[in-house]
Amino acid sequence: MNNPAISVRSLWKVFGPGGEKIPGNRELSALGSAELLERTKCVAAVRNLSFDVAKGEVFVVMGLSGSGKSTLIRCLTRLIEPTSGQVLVDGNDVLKAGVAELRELRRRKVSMVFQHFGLLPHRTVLDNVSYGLQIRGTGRNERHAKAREIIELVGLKGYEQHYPDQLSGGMQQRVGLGRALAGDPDTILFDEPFSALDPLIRRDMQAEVIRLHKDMGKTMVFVTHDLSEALKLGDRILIMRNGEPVQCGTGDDLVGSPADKYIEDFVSEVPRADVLTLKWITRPVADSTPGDAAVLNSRMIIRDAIPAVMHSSCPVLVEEGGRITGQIDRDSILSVLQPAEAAA
Ligand SMILES: Nc1ncnc2c1ncn2[C@@H]1O[C@H](COP(=O)(O)OP(=O)(O)OP(=O)(O)O)[C@@H](O)[C@H]1O
Repeated sequence: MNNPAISVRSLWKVFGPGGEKIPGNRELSALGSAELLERTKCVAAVRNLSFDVAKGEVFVVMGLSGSGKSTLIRCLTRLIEPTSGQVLVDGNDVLKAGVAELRELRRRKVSMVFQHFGLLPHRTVLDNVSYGLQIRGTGRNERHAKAREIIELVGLKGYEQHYPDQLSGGMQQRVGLGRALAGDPDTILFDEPFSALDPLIRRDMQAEVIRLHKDMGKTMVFVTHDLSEALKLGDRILIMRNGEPVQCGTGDDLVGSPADKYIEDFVSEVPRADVLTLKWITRPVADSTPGDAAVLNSRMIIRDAIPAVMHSSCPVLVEEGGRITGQIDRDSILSVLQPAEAAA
């Protein structure tokens, strides 16, 4: 990947006494979590992880509780000190950064939205959103003007003088989002930001993130344990288990071609027609298919192709980059619908 926003190489975080000896020790680093804990009293929360995040990408880190997601995202700005490996942000080596550089990184380049909002309880919405600008030394008028702009952007106009405890959970997280945006960082890290919110508010907030991403194009790294959230938001998704990467790819890749049984179980409940693209159900063109049959793009989501295919009296052709790659028909669509849907 050319000029990634974030580049992680062979990253380890081992909690516990003498943890720094584990990444370089062949025998110990190969042990499973339980045995490692028993023999060394250490927990390897992140094990030998490497990935790149492209500029402007929404990169989701997913896994069950305890798989190392929060530790990983905190290692990116050294809120947790990594044990070994490399983290580059915009080409700069975060693990080699001094105190001042690290402060600059957190204030200007990468900001974070936390699960429990992390707001200052005795400050108003306006002051919470402008806090980052204040510690950067921005003058009062300028920071309040900027904060008002951001407050409007995150849908909180009219609440500038409210205190956090006067707001609902969803509104508090909008303040958290506003605070992260106020400093105009290149990258925003989200650590399970919506898991404390009830489902409807959560859906609103997901839509909000998608909208902001579309408008502002920021790079985002988003931690969640919710697959539907991951599929909704992520350009790519990294699935972790016991600190290790299991599979990294688009939602389409994970659902269409799960790397192992673990991922297969994870994605088994996903409505496949809503995630998979036509490429997964494309078959060779039959001799009997007319050359002037309708044509759809191979990257179209299967559900979106249903009307065209169901209304066509013959199979529909599929193209990629202007070249016909195959065909689909009613049977291929029915094969990915849930049994209940297919029967309807
Ligand atoms: N400060 C710590 N000291 C010792 N072990 C820790 C520490 N922080 C995390 N761990 C352990 O590291 C592992 C990964 O934890 P982490 O919180 O990163 O997982 P997670 O995937 O974010 O889980 P959750 O979704 O529950 O937040 C767990 O086994 C956890 O117990």
